[in-house]
Amino acid sequence: MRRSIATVCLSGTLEDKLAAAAGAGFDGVEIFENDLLACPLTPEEIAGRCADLGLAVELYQPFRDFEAVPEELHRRNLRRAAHKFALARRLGADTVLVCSSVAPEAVDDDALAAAQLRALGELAAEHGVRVAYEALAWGKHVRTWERSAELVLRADHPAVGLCLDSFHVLSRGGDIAGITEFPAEKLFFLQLADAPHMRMDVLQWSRHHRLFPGQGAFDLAGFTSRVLAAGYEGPLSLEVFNDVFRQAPPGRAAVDAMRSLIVLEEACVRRAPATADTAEARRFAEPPPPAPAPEGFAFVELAVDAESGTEVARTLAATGFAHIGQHRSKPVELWQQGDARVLLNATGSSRAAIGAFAVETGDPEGAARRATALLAPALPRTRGAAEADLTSVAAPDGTAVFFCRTGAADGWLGDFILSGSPGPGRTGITAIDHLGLAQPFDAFDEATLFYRSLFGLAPEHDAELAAPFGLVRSRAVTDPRRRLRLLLDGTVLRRGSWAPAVPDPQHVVFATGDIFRTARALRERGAPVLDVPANYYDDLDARLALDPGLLAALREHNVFYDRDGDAEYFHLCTPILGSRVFFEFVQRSPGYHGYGTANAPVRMAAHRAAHSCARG
Ligand SMILES: O=C(O)c1ccc(O)c(O)c1
Ligand SMILES: [Mg+2]
Repeated sequence: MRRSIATVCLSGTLEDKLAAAAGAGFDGVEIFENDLLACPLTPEEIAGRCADLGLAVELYQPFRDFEAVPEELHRRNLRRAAHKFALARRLGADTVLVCSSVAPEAVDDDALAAAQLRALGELAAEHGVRVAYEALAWGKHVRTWERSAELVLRADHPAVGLCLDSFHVLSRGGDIAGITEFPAEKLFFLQLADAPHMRMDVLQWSRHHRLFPGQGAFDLAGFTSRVLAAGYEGPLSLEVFNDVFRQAPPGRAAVDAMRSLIVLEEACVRRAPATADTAEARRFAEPPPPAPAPEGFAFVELAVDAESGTEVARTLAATGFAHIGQHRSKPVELWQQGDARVLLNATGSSRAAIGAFAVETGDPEGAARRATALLAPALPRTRGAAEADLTSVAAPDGTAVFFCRTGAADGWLGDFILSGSPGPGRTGITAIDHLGLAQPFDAFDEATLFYRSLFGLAPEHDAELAAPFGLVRSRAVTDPRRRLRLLLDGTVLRRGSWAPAVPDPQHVVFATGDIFRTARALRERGAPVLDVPANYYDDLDARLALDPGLLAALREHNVFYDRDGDAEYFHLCTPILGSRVFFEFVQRSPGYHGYGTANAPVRMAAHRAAHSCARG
């Protein structure tokens, strides 16, 4: 099916938007009136530009406040429409979107609305265009897709059809089952947008918070599948009003948008009946290779400079890691305890940050092909003659993501000269439990979709915290078997200059089967542990009435505690190492799937206190 994007989704001038849409591989665009008005090119020149870029002009929009008005206003509306229809033709668009009226003059009269839409269809046909009628969720009288559909049927004109917009339909939580029954020849256009669940005025929700499919909470695959089942043949067109995307680099936003469509199409194909050589499946481009089953983390790589490298290495040693390998050609050290592997990479000049991580999977080549199909930017790599050919891609936050099969004969471990063994876990660490990846404000939704789609992860936890320097949102994504857990943090609002630029330091979180054994071992080895304020433990006592012995042990070892039913979570942290990373050690009981998020504000303040005091 054709893939289209509304120019309103992207930042910049119309020329910027068209170039970005074409660059990301879209087949067509919806041209928004405001983008046209502000453009120095004539409509014919815009049509030419689109043709040169390989873009069809799928739709011109919006034409507002037309139907169900007194006769005199109706005549003026038709005159207005004639101008727009002529303009659409000059742009090369054969469809004009008409959204349901919000005008005070509009009356609640279906017969009148249908008659006037029919007259509009007649006029459109004279201009060689069609009218796609869309119910705005906040229209004066027409707010539901069912009512817009009834009016289209009642207008009964070949140039009058329906535009379905997933936001307007799904934001109202109405019934969508009937969509499959709507006559295909009157389904003129399909606009797709996701959104987070929000309790707010629907117009504000729509104009500021729409997201690309897969980034919000709506069931876009369920919705789209129904429209396709009805026989819709037009383009899948993204129409996303979003304050962050409006100021994002358009090329990058367009790629994010295209990734969302590829993933949506994949989900629709998967939902199609098992006889999948159905027309449905064949209407789409080849889907990407399936998401690999992640087995966990092969390694995490910290980028360090000389000074932070020394500090991180000292901390790794104190937390019981062994330095067991040296890269053959680069200043990269391999540290390991249990199945937790940490690389220290001193090729750059970073003051300690997560530069990369590797996902362990049985099919790294398939994972890399999927990443490429999902437009993940491949990272260039220099490698020595005998070194493993590791593919890596750049996540939106700049983190390099590798795909690895550690046990393979030609695997990445062969790049290291091994000089020791990880031995039995000296402080009880068994593996990497999760990574906490702080996201730049502008990259949060893009990053969620990126990580989810590459590895087949789903969000399982979303929280908003009042942190010391402002609101922080935290979203965990994980695979169905919970082998790969990523915790994405970002700020809810763009930060001011008082707050630290990074909302929350990145963290590498190690799993232990016995937090107090680990805590004692860390103490014996002189590992630095973050001090937790006494007030925190007083509050724990008040809230949870913990066993006094347990509470005393938590207090003594600076261990945070969380509980979900009977399932418990214990965690303690190092101070910040270098400028923006820390280690955390966690024990989770089998039924606990959270991240101790309620403790995060206390932890952030404690990090700040320790960091300011250490740096003077
Ligand atoms: O917010 C609006 O006005 C508006 C305009 C056109 C659309 O297609 C839409 O979904 C919303
Ligand atoms: Mg719309």
